[in-house]
Amino acid sequence: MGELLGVAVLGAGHMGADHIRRLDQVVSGARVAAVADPDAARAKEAVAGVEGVSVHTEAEAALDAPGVGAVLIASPGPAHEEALLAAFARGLPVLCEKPMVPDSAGALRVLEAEARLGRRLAQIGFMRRYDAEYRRLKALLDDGRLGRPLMLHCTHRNVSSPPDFTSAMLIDSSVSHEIDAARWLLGQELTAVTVLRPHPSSGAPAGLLDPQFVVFETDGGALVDVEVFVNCGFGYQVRVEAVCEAGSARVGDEHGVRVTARGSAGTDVPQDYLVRFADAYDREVQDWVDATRRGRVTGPTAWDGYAASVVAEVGVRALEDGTRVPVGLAPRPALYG
Ligand SMILES: NC(=O)c1ccc[n+]([C@@H]2O[C@H](COP(=O)([O-])OP(=O)(O)OC[C@H]3O[C@@H](n4cnc5c(N)ncnc54)[C@H](O)[C@@H]3O)[C@@H](O)[C@H]2O)c1
Ligand SMILES: O[C@H]1[C@H](O)[C@@H](O)[C@H](O)[C@@H](O)[C@H]1O
Repeated sequence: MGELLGVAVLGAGHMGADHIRRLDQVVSGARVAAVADPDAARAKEAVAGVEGVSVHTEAEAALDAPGVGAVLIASPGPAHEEALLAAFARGLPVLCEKPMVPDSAGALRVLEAEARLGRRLAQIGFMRRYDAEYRRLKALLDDGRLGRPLMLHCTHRNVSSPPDFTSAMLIDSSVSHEIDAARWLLGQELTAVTVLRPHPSSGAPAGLLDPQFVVFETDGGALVDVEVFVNCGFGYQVRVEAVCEAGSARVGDEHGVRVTARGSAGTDVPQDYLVRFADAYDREVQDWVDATRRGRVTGPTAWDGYAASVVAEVGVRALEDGTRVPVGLAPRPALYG
């Protein structure tokens, strides 16, 4: 099918470099046409060995580079709004890493800008929707075999957090995945957030409120709880159990081969998201490339990105105030009906 899709990758850090490798070596139908990162050395390192790619320090220069037909945004969250609006202004389809825009006012501006265009250009990088286990769980919940979902119990553990990680980021960076996964799995909006916290772990950096226990209410009467613990020290563990009226289903317990030897049994525990969700990222980017080449936009929408930003912002307020805080969403534009 036709010419390769030329992708401009904005941000060449952990995710950007991994997506560049994926576009270059794993995914079919696309090539990396341009990369932008204010850290030029990092950008050059990320594209070492990739043919025909131009390197820029300004995002807009990469968008305007020859051969660019789509954009993958992997810069830090606060840079996403400007990048999304610049892509919309050029009519370029975008895959934007989560969070779409960290603050809800900025997320609303992006939502309204796309709604004004009257057609979707953005897919938001909530990759759990592309994880094989999550997809099986979603199919089970949708076919009704387990009955009405009552609760989701979620666990989200990271081995350690990056040096600049704040207590708010446990919610707006980490729990943003559970916010999206819960909305998607249940097909419901989240309506209120309460955050409880035990004594911080002595393994967490001083001052970081880690772990936290977050409870969401939904407009369908379900409850969602999330244990988020980003300096657990022992592994990258992401689990969810759905408890329904006629049964329960749980994913994420084990990932990999189970070995029994010398009187014990077990599996390796992944140490980070790039390992645990490798297949999900591959499927996400391949689906995005395939859809884009057909002139279509699929996957999580700007509405999903907006809703996640609002709920996360409310969650941060609930953490700070120690109270239950209700969620208020703007009316959903018809484009996302
Ligand atoms: N889906 C996931 O599981 C997942 C995992 C990790 C990170 N992320 C998301 O990916 C994004 C990047 O995270 P990361 O861990 O790669 O961060 P990082 O800090 O490793 O890399 C970010 C890079 O962007 C560059 N940058 C800064 N401003 C820029 C701009 N205006 N234009 C272009 N580049 C710019 C920085 O110099 C840096 O090289 C974030 O939105 C993050 O939340 C998603
Ligand atoms: O940005 C990262 C990323 O989204 C990971 O998937 C998540 O596990 C981390 O907690 C978060 O900080």
